[in-house]
Amino acid sequence: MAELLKNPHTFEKAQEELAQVIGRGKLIDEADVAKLPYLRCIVKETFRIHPQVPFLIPRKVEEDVDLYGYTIPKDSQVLVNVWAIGRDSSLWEDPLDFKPERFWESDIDVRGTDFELIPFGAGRRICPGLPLAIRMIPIALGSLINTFNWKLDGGIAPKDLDMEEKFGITLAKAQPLLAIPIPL
Ligand code: HEM
Repeated sequence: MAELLKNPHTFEKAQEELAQVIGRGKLIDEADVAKLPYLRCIVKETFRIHPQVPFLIPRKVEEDVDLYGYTIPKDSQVLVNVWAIGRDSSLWEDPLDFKPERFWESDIDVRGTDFELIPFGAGRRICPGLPLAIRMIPIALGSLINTFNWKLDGGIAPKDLDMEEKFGITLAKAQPLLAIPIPL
């Protein structure tokens, strides 16, 4: 929601898609999500730029491991910095821009096979909540977009919205988003 309120053209594009596909003012159900590609691109773009578990879950190495010419010694703690991967300019064009369109023509997915985008981790300890999360997030977000207009509290201009992040096991906005719903 913060990125959408900071980038009103993206919000409007999402509203337009929803109006065309399911009709303004309606809540979304699971079957609608497949018909809402732009909404799905917004969710992916959010996973890229604000991964909710920015270093995955810390892992400990049980024995020396050779990985691409590097040795990771036994007992090291390993953090995978997916936050930095999502902002790596050798992988993403204009990595700091919120541009859902980058996923239009792309097969990159969040299910743990495309290592440039692994917000749920990958492999045998991949997040078991992934199937639930990727169903629920577009439903919740799309319903908020389709049933209200939104404005920032305190008359803040979209470009001035503070997007600073607070790091922990999960990633949060440093300043909570204050947004006012306006009935359609
Ligand atoms: C946006 C939503 C979510 C994100 C981005 C997310 C992300 C993650 C990540 C990155 C990991 C660590 C994977 C690794 O280290 O390789 C993880 C683990 C886990 N997640 Fe999620 N998660 C989400 C939602 C959920 C939900 C909805 C549930 C439960 C209903 C859940 C349950 C778990 C559990 C139990 C683990 C530990 C798995 C293990 O270590 O075997 N997550 N999640």
